[in-house]
Amino acid sequence: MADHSLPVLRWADPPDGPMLVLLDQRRLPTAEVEVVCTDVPGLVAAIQSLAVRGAPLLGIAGAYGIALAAARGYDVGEAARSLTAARPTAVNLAYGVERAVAAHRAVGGDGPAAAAAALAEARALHREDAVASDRMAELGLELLGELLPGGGYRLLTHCNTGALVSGGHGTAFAVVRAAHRAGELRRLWVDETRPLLQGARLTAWEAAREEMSYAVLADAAAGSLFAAGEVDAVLIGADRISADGSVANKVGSYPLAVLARHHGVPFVVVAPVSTVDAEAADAGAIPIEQRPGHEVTDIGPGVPVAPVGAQAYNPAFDVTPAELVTAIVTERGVVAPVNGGNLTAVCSGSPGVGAGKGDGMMKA
Ligand SMILES: CSC[C@H]1O[C@H](OP(=O)(O)O)[C@H](O)[C@@H]1O
Repeated sequence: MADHSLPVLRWADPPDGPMLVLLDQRRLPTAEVEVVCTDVPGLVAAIQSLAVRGAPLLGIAGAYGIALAAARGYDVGEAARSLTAARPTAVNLAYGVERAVAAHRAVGGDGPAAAAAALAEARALHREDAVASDRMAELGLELLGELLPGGGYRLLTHCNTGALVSGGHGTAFAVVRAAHRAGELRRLWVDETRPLLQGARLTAWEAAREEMSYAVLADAAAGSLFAAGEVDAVLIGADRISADGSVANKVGSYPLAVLARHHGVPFVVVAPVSTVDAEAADAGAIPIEQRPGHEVTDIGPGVPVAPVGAQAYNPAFDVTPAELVTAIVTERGVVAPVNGGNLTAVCSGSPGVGAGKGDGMMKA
């Protein structure tokens, strides 16, 4: 079971100046090629085009973007503004940018020491995300054991939440991977995830590399799988979670939550605490990215599937209300907001959190 042949994201510092090198996720699964970013506009373009994507990795890329700006003498404040604005929904992006800016500002000035501090913070965030991914995999696998005591899981995922979105093995897919490596994954159902097909292109690619038993399905086919009793649990990632436990994730997640509730199937969200936005009280406070209509009307450059000039509705994300979420798995614990779980307490690492299921905590 091979890991990726190319790193998802790496910092390079050749004689002609530092750069951020990204595995171009737009080209997968047919080609493994890299995109080199030597300035912030180039990184912003890579983020906006989803050459680099996925909430936790956007945070890591944003932090390295500040390090790149500082190392190349660009205005760090301007870099922070343009990086944060590149994609509005994944709160991790702003989180990563702010971490690197704070490290840079703590040193003061715009010299090499401040640039080095920003780079060190980006590297720390990169490492932390790998650790968080492993912990979420552990907690998520334990949770599946409690929710599905018979083992042999048939899991459904949406979009892509593996190593391509992380400093480690990902979020929800890291739990799937742990189940697979524990011999407990009977089947992985992979929603293709229209319109950009992160499931069919990326999750299937990662599942194949892990030698999982998997099948890709049209998003619209998920309902018949639930009806046939073929889904034991849904596992998804998140791009922003509000304080009340509402979950913004790739468009198509909310219908899965409704199907899961109707069919009595656990709907589990896996996300690091950097995805929780304590300042967003509820779903209404989560900005939803609206993307270009051609992503819906064309299946590729110059390949329309709708009449030329057709209008399109293309929100990149939707929001699942907390009452439809069975549990949120973070690296600091598993929370059930629907049972009164205190999400912000878990994120702040408040003492006593996890004392028991009575406070909505399922495990810590
Ligand atoms: C767990 S982060 C992955 C998360 O990000 C994806 O969005 P995008 O591909 O547009 O970056 C999707 O919402 C995934 O759940």
